[in-house]
Amino acid sequence: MLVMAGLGLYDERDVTLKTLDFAKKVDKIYAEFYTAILTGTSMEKIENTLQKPITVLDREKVEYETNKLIEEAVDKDIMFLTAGDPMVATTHVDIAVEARKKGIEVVIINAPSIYSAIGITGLQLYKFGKTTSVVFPEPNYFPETPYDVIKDNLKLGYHTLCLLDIQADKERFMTANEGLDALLKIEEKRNENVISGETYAAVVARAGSIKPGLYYGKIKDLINYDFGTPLHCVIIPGKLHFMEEDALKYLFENI
Ligand SMILES: C[S@@+](CC[C@H](N)C(=O)[O-])C[C@H]1O[C@@H](n2cnc3c(N)ncnc32)[C@H](O)[C@@H]1O
Repeated sequence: MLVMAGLGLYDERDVTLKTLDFAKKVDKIYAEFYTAILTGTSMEKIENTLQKPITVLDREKVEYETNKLIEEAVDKDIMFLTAGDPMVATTHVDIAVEARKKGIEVVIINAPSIYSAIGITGLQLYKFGKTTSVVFPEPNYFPETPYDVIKDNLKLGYHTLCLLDIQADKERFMTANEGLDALLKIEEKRNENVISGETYAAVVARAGSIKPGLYYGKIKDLINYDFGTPLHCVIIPGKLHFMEEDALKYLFENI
């Protein structure tokens, strides 16, 4: 059996009772923390909560040695953990599909995800368009996709959730400041007036914690603001309903 479970967003208290239940029964627990991490806890605390040691796998192991994990699940009960929800913005669906193709029982345990956590902003989830990912600009690699996604969403009045790059091997987590800076750099290059320093944006920091950071303001004011420790994500709002305007005014720190 293969149990794919999420650890939630912030600390070990996000772990569901279902995950605890299965953790007790399985033979081995693996986890990956390259798609997201829980910044409010430690491996030790997670292992103490699950009462089992956890083997952490890097991206190469998960992506290129998926078969090993699946083979192990043929005659053992294996748990595979991720931060957030195991099937949201992780590309792990292939693991579930390959395991099912081999006739292995697959149990998926959902968990708090950044996709649902952004509900705390008061922005209506059904008014979000396509999500995008902003990556660390490299000299030879600086994708402009986030710009096009924001542009298309804005045309339809939709909000855009911008997830920010994680380079787990370097313990590098893109801050909202770096994400906003990357978006402005693309605007400079494209010059299509999609966003500017005058554009309003919302920043969500440490979602899932009891006191997450919620900040709203013009990009030119947000860009140098200290949002505290990661993880962060950015939302470029589309057309706002008056209830959403109120939420941005009263639930957020207005910068
Ligand atoms: C690829 S997504 C992984 C989603 C995860 N599987 C889930 O369901 O939440 C990772 C990105 O989501 C955002 N994110 C994840 N957890 C967050 C948190 N607790 N607070 C703010 N942003 C978060 C960050 O931008 C991060 O780089």
